[in-house]
Amino acid sequence: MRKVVLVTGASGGLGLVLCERLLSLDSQVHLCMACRNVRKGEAARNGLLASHADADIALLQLDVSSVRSVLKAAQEFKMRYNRLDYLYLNAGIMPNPKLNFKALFKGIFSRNVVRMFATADGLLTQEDRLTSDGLQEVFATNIFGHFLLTRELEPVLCQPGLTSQLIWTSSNNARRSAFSLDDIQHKKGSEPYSSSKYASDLLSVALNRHYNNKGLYSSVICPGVVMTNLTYGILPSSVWTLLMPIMWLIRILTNTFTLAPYNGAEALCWLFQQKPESLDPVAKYHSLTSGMGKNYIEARKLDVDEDMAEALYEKLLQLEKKMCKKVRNEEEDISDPGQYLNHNDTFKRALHL
Ligand SMILES: NC(=O)C1=CN([C@@H]2O[C@H](COP(=O)(O)OP(=O)(O)OC[C@H]3O[C@@H](n4cnc5c(N)ncnc54)[C@H](OP(=O)(O)O)[C@@H]3O)[C@@H](O)[C@H]2O)C=CC1
Ligand SMILES: CC(C)CCC[C@@H](C)[C@H]1CC[C@H]2C3=C(CC[C@]12C)[C@@]1(C)CCC(=O)C[C@@H]1CC3
Repeated sequence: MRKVVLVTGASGGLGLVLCERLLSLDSQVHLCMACRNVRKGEAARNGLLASHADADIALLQLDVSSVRSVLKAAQEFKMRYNRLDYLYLNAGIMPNPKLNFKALFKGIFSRNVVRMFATADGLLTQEDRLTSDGLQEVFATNIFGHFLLTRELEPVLCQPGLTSQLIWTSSNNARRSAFSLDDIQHKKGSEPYSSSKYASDLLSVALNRHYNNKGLYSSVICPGVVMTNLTYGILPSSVWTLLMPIMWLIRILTNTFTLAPYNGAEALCWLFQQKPESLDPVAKYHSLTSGMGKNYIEARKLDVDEDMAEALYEKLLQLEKKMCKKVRNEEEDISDPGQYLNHNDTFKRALHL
């Protein structure tokens, strides 16, 4: 049976390279590229068709940070396909990153240097903002939109007698201390990215608990440090040009500097080839590249506890209920112009017109 694969954030970076690698692994796959920018998506699709002329590649317009867009895209997907075998939850943002140079220089001369280069602990802060739905944008994009998408696609993901996989692109930058159950959107802190990536680790564990019995299995991966638009946004491009030789040298020190998106996508591709039942529900699968440029995978235990995962899951369910109700109410208001006439009548009566 030909596999159906949906990839979010497929227009560039890791998502696009993943699509390319999936087509090389399985030319029969039905690939659906979910992109927020249709023009960028079309260009990406055309690029893939240039090297895979017979491939079945579809586009789906999706802005994961928008509740309305997620609901619409999920609806459209369910009309086009009756099954989904792999859902790659890959789109992600790290807006307005600020690098703490003092901590970087201190870290370089400390015993923690390798860990610092792998995780960026204490090195990065971001400036978040609100989406039009009133959610924190990093949380809405990296977590909530993907959670909602998964829930809306449940009928095609959970088909009797079949298994399917959810694959989250998490990060080494996921940090427990950056996340709080009392502030799941990270409204109060300055590390929304770390918080959202830790939340994806927690959520994957909870989803396994709730969905394994329906044939749906969730995993998280870390691509390592990869040079994409997300990382290029951290420093000016001229600085990156100067730093690149040092980045290649650091690869000798730490296997997490995968650098090329092709290498970073290794764990994403590896999971595509695994039996979901054989995967560890509490492991993070890391893409690693040796100093000699060899790619490999390592599974490391997640730093999560089940109760916290469950508590986050419950909070997300509540938020889902609230946001879907809000959006559906807004839609009813728009599709029922009569009520504005009624409001107008009431207004006229009040003025005795
Ligand atoms: N690069 C790295 O070193 C690491 C990356 N990651 C994670 O990998 C994932 C992919 O990032 P990467 O390829 O590096 O970064 P890029 O910025 O290159 O790609 C991000 C992708 O996500 C899409 N995207 C962003 N916001 C939205 C949205 N609201 N709705 C739909 N799509 C959206 C972008 O679309 P558009 O083209 O329209 O901007 C783009 O296709 C992210 O989750 C990131 O956190 C994890 C660890 C390390
Ligand atoms: C060459 C060096 C002297 C200076 C480079 C330092 C930093 C720019 C990088 C050190 C650790 C990196 C890192 C990331 C980005 C680049 C660094 C901060 C990520 C935050 C990118 C996105 C992630 O999800 C995790 C990465 C962790 C490590």
